[in-house]
Amino acid sequence: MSVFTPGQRWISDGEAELGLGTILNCDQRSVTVLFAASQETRTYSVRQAPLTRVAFGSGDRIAAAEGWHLIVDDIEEVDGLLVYRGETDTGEPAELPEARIADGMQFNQARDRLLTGQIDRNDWFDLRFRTLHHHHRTEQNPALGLAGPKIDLIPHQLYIADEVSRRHAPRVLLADEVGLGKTIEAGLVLHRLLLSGRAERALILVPDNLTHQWLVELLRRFALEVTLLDEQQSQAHGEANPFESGQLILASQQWLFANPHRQAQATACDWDLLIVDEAHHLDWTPSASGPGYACVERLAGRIPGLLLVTATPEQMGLESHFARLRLLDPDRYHDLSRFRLEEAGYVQVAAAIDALDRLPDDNEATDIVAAEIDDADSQALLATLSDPESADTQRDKARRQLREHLLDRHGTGRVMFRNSRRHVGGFPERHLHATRLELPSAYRRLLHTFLHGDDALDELLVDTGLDYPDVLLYLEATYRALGDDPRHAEPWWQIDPRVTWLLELLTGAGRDKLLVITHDRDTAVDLAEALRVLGGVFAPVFHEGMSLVERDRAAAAFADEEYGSQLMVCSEIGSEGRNFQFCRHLVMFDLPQHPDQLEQRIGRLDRIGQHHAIEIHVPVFAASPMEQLLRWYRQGMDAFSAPHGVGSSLYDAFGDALADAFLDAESLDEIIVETRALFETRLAERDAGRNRLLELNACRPDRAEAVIAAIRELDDDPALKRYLDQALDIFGVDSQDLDEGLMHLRAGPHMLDGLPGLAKGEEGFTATSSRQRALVRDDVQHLSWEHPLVREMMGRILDGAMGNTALALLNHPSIPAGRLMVELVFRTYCPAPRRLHVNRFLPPTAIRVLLDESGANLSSRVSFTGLAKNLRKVKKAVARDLIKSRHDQLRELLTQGEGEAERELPTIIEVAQQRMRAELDDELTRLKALARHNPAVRDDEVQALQDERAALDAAIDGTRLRLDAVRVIVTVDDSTKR
Ligand SMILES: Nc1ncnc2c1ncn2[C@@H]1O[C@H](COP(=O)(O)OP(=O)(O)OP(=O)(O)O)[C@@H](O)[C@H]1O
Repeated sequence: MSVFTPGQRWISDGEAELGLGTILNCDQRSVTVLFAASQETRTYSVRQAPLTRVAFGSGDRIAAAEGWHLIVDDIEEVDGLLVYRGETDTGEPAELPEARIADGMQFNQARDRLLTGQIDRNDWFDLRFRTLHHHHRTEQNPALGLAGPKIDLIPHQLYIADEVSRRHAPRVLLADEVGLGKTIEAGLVLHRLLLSGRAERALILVPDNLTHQWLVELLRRFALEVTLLDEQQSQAHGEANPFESGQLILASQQWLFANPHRQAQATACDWDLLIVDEAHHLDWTPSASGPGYACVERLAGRIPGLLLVTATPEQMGLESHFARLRLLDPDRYHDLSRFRLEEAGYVQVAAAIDALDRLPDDNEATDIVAAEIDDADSQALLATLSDPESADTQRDKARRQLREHLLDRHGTGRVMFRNSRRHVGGFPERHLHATRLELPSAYRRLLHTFLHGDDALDELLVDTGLDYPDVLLYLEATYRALGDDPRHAEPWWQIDPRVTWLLELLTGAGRDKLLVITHDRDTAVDLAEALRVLGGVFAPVFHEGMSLVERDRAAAAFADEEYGSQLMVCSEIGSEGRNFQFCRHLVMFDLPQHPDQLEQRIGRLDRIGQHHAIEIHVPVFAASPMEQLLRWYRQGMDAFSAPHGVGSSLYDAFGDALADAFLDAESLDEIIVETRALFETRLAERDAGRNRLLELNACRPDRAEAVIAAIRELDDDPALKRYLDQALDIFGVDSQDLDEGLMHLRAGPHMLDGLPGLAKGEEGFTATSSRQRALVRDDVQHLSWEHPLVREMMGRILDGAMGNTALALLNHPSIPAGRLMVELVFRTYCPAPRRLHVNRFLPPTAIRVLLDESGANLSSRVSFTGLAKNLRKVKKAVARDLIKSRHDQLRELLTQGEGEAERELPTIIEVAQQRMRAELDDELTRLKALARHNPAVRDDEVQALQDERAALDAAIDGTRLRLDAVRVIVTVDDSTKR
């Protein structure tokens, strides 16, 4: 066990890039180290601290914090701290206590290991060099973080993920229509932020019934392991804050929203990103916020990144929608009436975008566009576009750019992304099969009671405990609630013809599966019982009253292709967000009252991955309120044909009147006519204004295609297979090639411990680098440069000392035996906080220097690969003796190599700085131009980008080189013993 004293300098074995650490304090159990260069503090267990004491020897040159250097002559230890004495570069005598050594100083591991005879295998050295090379390449790929997930490359999702994850602390509403992949988009954003170091901790809040689906989706598709937290788990942490138990915490909204103590704990943690699924449930009115809204508001006030996810943002009304936007940006969304006004202005912007296509021939179109722009750059583009003399290519480019300007500067796309089926395309048709059934006498009697006037109705509401108009619509629930009535002795399902109708439908469906949704959870339970008793059919039930495990078991029993049940009965809310696209028949046992809920129901089946037309079966009782509701949906808004996104405003306008009209068929006709009129108006508005802009913003095909092309480049990279073969072999992973490009990986007997997904004695996993093959099988992982196993292996090599020294023999006809060469690999080293993601511009970069013993630089004449294939390994003991005997010569060559490499550093820094400036300056110009027009750009975004640029500039400027690895090569003739 090491003895630590505050003030001593140590480096991390695993994270050398943190720079020199200073011991802050130490007790019997733990030691805390400050890595000032990277602004990180780490606490380790004293017993197993992965730290190495930095102790220099005579002749070493040390950088002092003030910028000067000391050549060490003598070392003294005072109270556990070292004091170095020697001379400065200018020959002045000087003293340097270790506390004053520069934080950015590197401890040259490779050099020290070599000179102390710690020699690694030759193939490890090879792998190290190749790892640096591939890491350098892949870190700069613009698709980093989007290429690994096991998903189909769907343009609108990748556009959103790319656009959102580029932003500083993104705060957006992901509001694609039901089933278009919002969970995937949120997962992609999270994955990229994590991989690039821009986020480390995320809290994901989802409805109770979706926790497992998220858990599985994040693991299977994104290889992200999240901690699912509930009350039981939290209690197991005793006094400790359970939200600190993982980097990625997934929790149920119902649990957290109802529990102030846990909320306080969650709020007390540092998070980078908060994701809230099905965010339309966060309700708010000017007079009161729901508990969910209040909780998310508190968290959102402290967490920099926020993704709100909902398919039906306006389901709880425009006010609630506005309030959710306010969670994203409270400065921007503080005035509802102004917000409404702005929305009206989008019509002109959309018209201007459409007018671009009519230029240059249409003068009126020029005026329409001119009225919307006032920047010099946009005006210049318009001039080019309107000029009949401009070349076609020039005009096309100007049109594209102007379109971007209009969308960016005047549109809605900074905070909200909404794709619809209409423009994504490729979705199945929907067929409605409405069946009219005879009203059973018991239900007819109930309806008669309602007609007896308000008093009878009030009485019924009290007796049943139901709300109005539920009491009219869900007659089986009303019947059940009046169970004390002797006329209701039979269970409702004995008298309700929908049950036998359903059994017949099932028989006619052959082997097809049916998803049945009912409004009421007790109805769902009863119905499953009825199917069993009356038809001998087993149907799992799925509702919000069941535990998570029970729900997942039910869904699995339904999903299983071979042995699964043919139908499942769900309650309304219980099934929200679930994936049932393997099924194409939807039975709406009754209808919900809100059009968004109707869309949510259909969305269970009409999702990405649905390959058939969707058959929607609705049984209604003749002349019942439910039949009127069906008419309103069909005739008022074509609710079953395709989502149109305006249902919510129709409900706001007519919901109350409709409820009143259930008992009055004539007024219903009027309501339907008025609904239809408003529907048409809203559709026209949608197409003209905000929704048109939302649509245009939600996917910019050029950018989506560029991202896809970058992903494909990584997908098709032949180097991955070669690299994997070598790395797996060295790490001791057994790999077996299977058919169709699949491979099975399993821990070999000597595998290095702790590789993800592999443990000795266990099965291992099957994987493929083919995206398509991985997608068709749940049990097959997608192998890519972003796969956790590949990243772990690369990380271990780059962060550790593995393979950073080697010695090999070279038999070359023209070089006499006994000559020495050194192959030095230097690596750029740029201490900077992870959140800056400096690697995008300057990933660790290798500089290779090959020197012969006279000091001649052979690097450009002899390539790494050319040399490597002629080298022979040598026994470790022989290697050690060779090193010992050439100690002084090696020291000199190492120092000379350093000089050679240093000469290349300024160019590397300059190129990186140019790349950084080009990209960030562009982004800054865009953001500033945007901010002038579009209040959706937050001030802190512009400031953050400016700060980021300055910090990156300084960090890149401070880039140093360190010797990463060294291979000594000794020439031999054939007779030399190995
Ligand atoms: N790119 C993709 N590749 C493969 N499968 C996908 C992709 N995008 C979506 N899916 C699948 O389509 C289904 C719908 O996606 P997802 O759950 O993300 O949609 P959603 O918009 O969140 O739905 P909802 O509105 O119901 O919450 C899921 O089963 C998902 O796994």
